[in-house]
Amino acid sequence: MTDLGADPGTDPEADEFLELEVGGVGNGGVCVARHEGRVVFVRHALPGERVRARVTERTKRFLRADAVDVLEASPDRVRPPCPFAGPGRCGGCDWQHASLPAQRRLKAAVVEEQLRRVAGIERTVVVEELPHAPDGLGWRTRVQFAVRRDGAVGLHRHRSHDIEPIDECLIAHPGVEAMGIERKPWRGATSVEGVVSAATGDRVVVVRGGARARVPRLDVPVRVLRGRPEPGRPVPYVREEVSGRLFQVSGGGFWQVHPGAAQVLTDAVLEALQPRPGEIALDLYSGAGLFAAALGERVGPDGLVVAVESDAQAVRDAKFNLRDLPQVAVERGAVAEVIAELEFGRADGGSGRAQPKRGDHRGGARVRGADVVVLDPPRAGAGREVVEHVARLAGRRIAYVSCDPATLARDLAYFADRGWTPANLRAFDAFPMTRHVELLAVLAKG
Ligand SMILES: C[S@@+](CC[C@H](N)C(=O)[O-])C[C@H]1O[C@@H](n2cnc3c(N)ncnc32)[C@H](O)[C@@H]1O
Repeated sequence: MTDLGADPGTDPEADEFLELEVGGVGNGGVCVARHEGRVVFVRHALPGERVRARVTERTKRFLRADAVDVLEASPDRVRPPCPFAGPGRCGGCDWQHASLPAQRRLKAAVVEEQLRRVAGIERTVVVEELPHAPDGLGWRTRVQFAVRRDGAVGLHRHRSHDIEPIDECLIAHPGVEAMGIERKPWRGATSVEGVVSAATGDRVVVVRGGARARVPRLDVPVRVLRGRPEPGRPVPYVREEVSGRLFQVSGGGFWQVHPGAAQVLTDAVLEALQPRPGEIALDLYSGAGLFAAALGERVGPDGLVVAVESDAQAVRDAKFNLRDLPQVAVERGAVAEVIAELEFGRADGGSGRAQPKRGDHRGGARVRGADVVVLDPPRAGAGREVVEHVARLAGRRIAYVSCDPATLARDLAYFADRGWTPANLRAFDAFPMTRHVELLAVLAKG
């Protein structure tokens, strides 16, 4: 029997314990078991195990439970490398108790199940390992720590506002750990995010909370951003590098957190879309311009890339990052609104550089649509309205990058309604030790 460690929430007198035969894995990093006809979502267990579990939530339809003792262990079980992982402890990692190959199999099973159940798509999914973190540790280049009232730093417990104080995060990149954030007092702050570029070593710390939050002296020189970037004021940034191109990413702005992810995804998107010189491409949810840059280089000066992004600071970063690519236009706004207004035409009848036209439906510009589209929405996915616009505008290929199997599956069903089906689906282990996975669906007509 394996005791899974002290659980600060456990009261042996008051708590309810169940013995469970653990079934398959479900969305959200939990395994599924049954007890007296009801579904039990079990954390800290693995498929095929028999466990003793503490009930953490009881509703009319289901129970939630944390495995506290393993009575029969899966061969995939390993000792969690992090001392803060375990029932009732830090909620940052879901699967430290599974070997890395087993974690990838579990993620693949979740993606397959979502595709089958939500979109009716039968696929065998293989989750590919990314370079730079062979043991699944030391990869996270952005870590947002929570701060307790007394200034101590930690990470939230699973489904809780409670904070588990930690003095080291094993999945954090060594460049984040070198700042020593967890070992300093942060009175007055609500969260502190350490950001490092694995490529250039640039570092920023983003302090959120009260204006009077004290910023302690860190162990290495770090630029500090308090709160959100303000227009007109310089914002500390890190420089990232992909395919030999530098990208400025301000403060807490979006960038892939795994040091291998941005390059692997860019290569995968280019391979999927095969953009050709002179073509028109759309990059929706474009962030700091990662995919727009690669597409802009491929379509060349006679092509056109329209990048759409809603965050003002990300748009400023993208415009700076893409300043040498006049064939890329960055549009600020919500994707649903901007693409509803966009018309693609050639301002000079096709002989020179293409220009996007926006908001002028009566102007007579020829509507050609886009040859290729990449979309990379946040976890909530693109949704039906955006999918319908994209399905109408796209010509040859669509690349859908997603970090959520459930919303990807939902949107793939919408695309299928419009005649676009997955020609290929790739999955990447961009978040080892956690339940999260990065996905790329390549869609073709028919
Ligand atoms: C997952 S990130 C992708 C960024 C970029 N493709 C990359 O890989 O670095 C999603 C981006 O979508 C932006 N975003 C979120 N909702 C949006 C919306 N409704 N319209 C436009 N952009 C949005 C976010 O600000 C964020 O930059």
